[in-house]
Amino acid sequence: MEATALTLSSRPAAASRSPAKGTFASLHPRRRFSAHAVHLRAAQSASLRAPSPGARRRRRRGSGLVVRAEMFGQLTTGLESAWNKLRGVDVLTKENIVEPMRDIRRALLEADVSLPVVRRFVSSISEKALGSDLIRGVRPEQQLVKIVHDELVQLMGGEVSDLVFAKSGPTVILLAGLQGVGKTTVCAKLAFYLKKLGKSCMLVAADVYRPAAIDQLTILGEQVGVPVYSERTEAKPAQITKNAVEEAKRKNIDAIVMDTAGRLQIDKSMMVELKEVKKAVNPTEVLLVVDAMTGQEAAALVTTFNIEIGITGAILTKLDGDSRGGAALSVKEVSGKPIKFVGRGERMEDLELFYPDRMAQRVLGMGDVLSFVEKAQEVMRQEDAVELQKKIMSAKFDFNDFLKQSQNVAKMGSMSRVVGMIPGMNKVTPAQIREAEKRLAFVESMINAMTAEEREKPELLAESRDRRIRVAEESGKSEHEVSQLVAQLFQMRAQMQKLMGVMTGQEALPGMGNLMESLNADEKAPPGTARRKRRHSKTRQRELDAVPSS
Ligand SMILES: Nc1nc2c(ncn2[C@@H]2O[C@H](COP(=O)(O)OP(=O)(O)OP(=O)(O)O)[C@@H](O)[C@H]2O)c(=O)[nH]1
Repeated sequence: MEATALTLSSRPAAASRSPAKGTFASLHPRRRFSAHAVHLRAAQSASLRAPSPGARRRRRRGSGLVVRAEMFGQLTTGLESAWNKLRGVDVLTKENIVEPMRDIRRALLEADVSLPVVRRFVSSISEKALGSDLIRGVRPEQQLVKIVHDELVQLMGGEVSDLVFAKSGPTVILLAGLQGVGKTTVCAKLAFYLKKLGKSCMLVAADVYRPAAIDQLTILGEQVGVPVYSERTEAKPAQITKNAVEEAKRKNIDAIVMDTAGRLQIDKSMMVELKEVKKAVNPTEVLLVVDAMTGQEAAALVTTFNIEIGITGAILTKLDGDSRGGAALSVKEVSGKPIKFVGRGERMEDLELFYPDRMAQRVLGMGDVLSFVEKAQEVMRQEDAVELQKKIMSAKFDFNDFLKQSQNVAKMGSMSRVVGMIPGMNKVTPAQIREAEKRLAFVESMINAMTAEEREKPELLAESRDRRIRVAEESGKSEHEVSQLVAQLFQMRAQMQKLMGVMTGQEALPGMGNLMESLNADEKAPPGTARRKRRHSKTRQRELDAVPSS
């Protein structure tokens, strides 16, 4: 069974195009990273921005259809060059991670993540990469993908940050944000989301400066089947929202979503107004709606609003557009406030909870590699491997180890999707894995019927027919089947000792194939292997004969 290096090719097609030299530079000219000073201007201009040249090109290529830009495509491609630099290396060292770290740094900066965030991120992953233990069967570049993934998840807040509901009375959700970021649309989307949760909901039109915004909310309310509370432009927002809460209480409504006025940029009167509304209704959630296309500037806006009025989180809209990812990656780290929802389109159902882990997977575009590394970590913990090695060396591989190893094989096997990616298992078919799983259930029942002493000293079973008969009766199997299992264990001991040389080397998951073979030893041989099977059975019969009976 040869160990084959895993190819990192599971990312989506759009991201798999090799980047043309200079693509980054032409699409995204060098950015200035002057956080707060420019954020308002950028937020304003970006939300009104025409499609980028890249987006226009992609649309043209779509032969009339609008081909959506792969979200974070540039970032994914940028990071990919980091993994590629590690192809062929055996272990992560201070020297060989310099180049990949430079690529990661550049990819994040190009994605419009702020410089201090990038610095902290890169320093943390470098530290982890050098301090990480080698996981048997996992290539260094795969290990780095996993480290970057975990760090991205942390960067984006770790856990999903769900909506908080009021313990008594209606839950009040106050939305704030600059003009055109998608606030009114989010109001209706949230109402739609809340309705799906089984909550009754009411929308409140508190933008008293733009009658058109009130009309828009009324139409959207009708669309999602939710009442809209409005006093048109006749009262102050604090009064309207207060009256709306009273109305909701009277009508026993579970949740209220309030649309407030946006401005082209932050101004004092907007902040004062929001503070007044906040004081009047004591909201459960104050969420700032920001446009993902504004990148790191969105993070700066969240910080400013939080300092000024105190918010509970952010909603990131337009992630379906040409977003480069900077906003999603920076908001939590820069502002300390979580992203609670993301908007991915104009339809009512295009609002989702923000899951940092799913987002990190999208950024990396390597779901399969990540699950593989996780599984390998889980299954092949180094301590276990060392422990097993010791047992094999002292010929003490017993039924407990046998069971553990068989379970590991089945565990790895149950991920049939990644089976082809597991070095050393690339020639094992899903059908064989299913067989191995069946076989596991079969041997498990026999091992469970053994005493603790018998499991640790298989010789006891080899020497005593009475014991084998007892195990057979207790497990509902035949005596012959128990004898076969005992013979198989001794056969595996011998095989594993032979494999010791490989085990100590860098080869991936050594012996996995042999384990699979052993587990499948009694299953039907694939077509064309009759002779091998006959030879194999003869050998096995000789081994069985060697098992002493009493
Ligand atoms: N593609 C996309 N478009 C969105 C998304 N959210 C909102 N929009 C669009 O963005 C535009 C502006 O949305 P509005 O809800 O009117 O924005 P607003 O913040 O309420 O704007 P004002 O009422 O002017 O303050 C509309 O055309 C929406 O359909 C999103 O997640 N993806």
